[in-house]
Amino acid sequence: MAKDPVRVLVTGAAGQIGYALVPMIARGVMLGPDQPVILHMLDIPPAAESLNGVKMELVDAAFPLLKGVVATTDVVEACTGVNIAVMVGGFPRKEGMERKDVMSKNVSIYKSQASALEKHAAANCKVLVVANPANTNALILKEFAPSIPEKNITCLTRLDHNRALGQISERLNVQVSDVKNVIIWGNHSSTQYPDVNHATVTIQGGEKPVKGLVADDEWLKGEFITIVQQRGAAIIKARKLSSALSAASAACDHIRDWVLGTPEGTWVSMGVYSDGSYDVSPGLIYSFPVTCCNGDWKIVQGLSIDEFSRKKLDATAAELSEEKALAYSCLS
Ligand SMILES: NC(=O)c1ccc[n+]([C@@H]2O[C@H](COP(=O)([O-])OP(=O)(O)OC[C@H]3O[C@@H](n4cnc5c(N)ncnc54)[C@H](O)[C@@H]3O)[C@@H](O)[C@H]2O)c1
Ligand SMILES: O=C(O)C[C@H](O)C(=O)O
Repeated sequence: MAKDPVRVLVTGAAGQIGYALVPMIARGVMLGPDQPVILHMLDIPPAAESLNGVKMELVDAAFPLLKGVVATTDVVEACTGVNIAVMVGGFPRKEGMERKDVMSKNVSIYKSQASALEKHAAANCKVLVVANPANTNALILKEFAPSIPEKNITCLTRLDHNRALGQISERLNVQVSDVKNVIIWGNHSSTQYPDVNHATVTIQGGEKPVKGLVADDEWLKGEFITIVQQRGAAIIKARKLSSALSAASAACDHIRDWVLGTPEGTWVSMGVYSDGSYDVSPGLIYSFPVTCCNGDWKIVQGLSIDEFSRKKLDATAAELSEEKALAYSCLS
C-alpha cells in the first residue's frame, strides 16, 4: 500500500541552499524512494516572486513522489501540519555588520518561528536548523518552543562530518564510503573539533584505524583539523557564495539517518541538546557522535577522550556558552 505523504517544511526556500535542497527532497533523497512528500516552502515577502519561480520549477520537474507544494510568506501556513522542518532561512552577514547584529536578527527570527512551529506543526515534528549560527539558533528555537520535545530539535553538523570523511578519503586514496566514525564535536564554527581517534577505514575486508593508516599525527592534529574547520570559509572564497549543494546534501543525510536509522556499527554527528555526556555542560546544542534507531538519536557513550581532545571539546563548548549569553542579551 502507498505510504501517506510526509509534510516537509523548508524555510528560506528561495535561497541558495533551498534551491538545491527542495529537488533532493522531492526525489526521495531525504526520506527514501517510496516516501511521498508535500513540500512547504517559506520565505519573506521580498523573495516571494523568486519563491514562486521555485514552485513553478518543482511543478515542471514532474517528480513522482511530490504530492503537493505550499509556497508562502505566511509562517503559520508554512508550519501547519509539518512533520519535518528544515530551517534554512536567516539573515546573512553583510558588510559592516558586527557578529552581534547578525546574531540579533537571527535569534529573533528563530524565537518567532519557534512559536509558530510549536502551535501549528504536527505532533512529534523533527526540526533541523541549518541557518547560522546553527547551534545557537536551534537552542533559541528549543527555548521558545517548550512543548516540542528537546530531542526533536537539532542542528546541522553533518556537513562538517562529511567534510572530514572526504579529507580522510582523499589523503588515503580510499573510497569515502569506506571511511566511517569520524566525529564533529561542538559548534558549527571554526572552533569545532573534527576527531578521527575512533574512525576506521574498510580495507581488504577489515576495519583499520584511520590514525594508523594515516600514520602522521602532526597532520591529523594540525592541517586536517584546520581544513575541516575552515572549509566553509574556503568555499565562500572560491564561489563568492557559501556552500549550498553540500549543505543541502548533508541536510538530507541528517534527516534520513534520523528517521530511517544509522547502519549497524556506524555513527554520525548531529548537533543535539547536551545532557552532560562527555562532561559537556547541559543546556547547549552541541555536536556529538550519535546513532539513530526508530526515529530517535542516542549519543554514543564510552569513547575515550585524550588530553588533546579534552581541550578541544572544552574550547568549543566555551564558545557555545558565550554565544548563548550573547543570544539572550540580544533578546532581552
Ligand atoms: N550548518 C551548516 O552546515 C551550514 C552550511 C551552509 C550554510 N549555512 C547557513 O545556512 C543559511 C542559508 O544559506 P543560503 O546560502 O541558502 O543563504 P541565502 O541568503 O541564499 O538564503 C537564505 C534565505 O532565507 C530567507 N529568509 C530570511 N529571513 C527569513 C525568515 N525570517 N523566514 C524565512 N526565510 C527567510 C532569505 O530571503 C533567503 O531566501 C545561512 O545562515 C548560512 O550561513 C549553514
Ligand atoms: O555560511 C557560512 O558561513 C559557512 C557555512 O556554514 C559552511 O560551513 O559552509
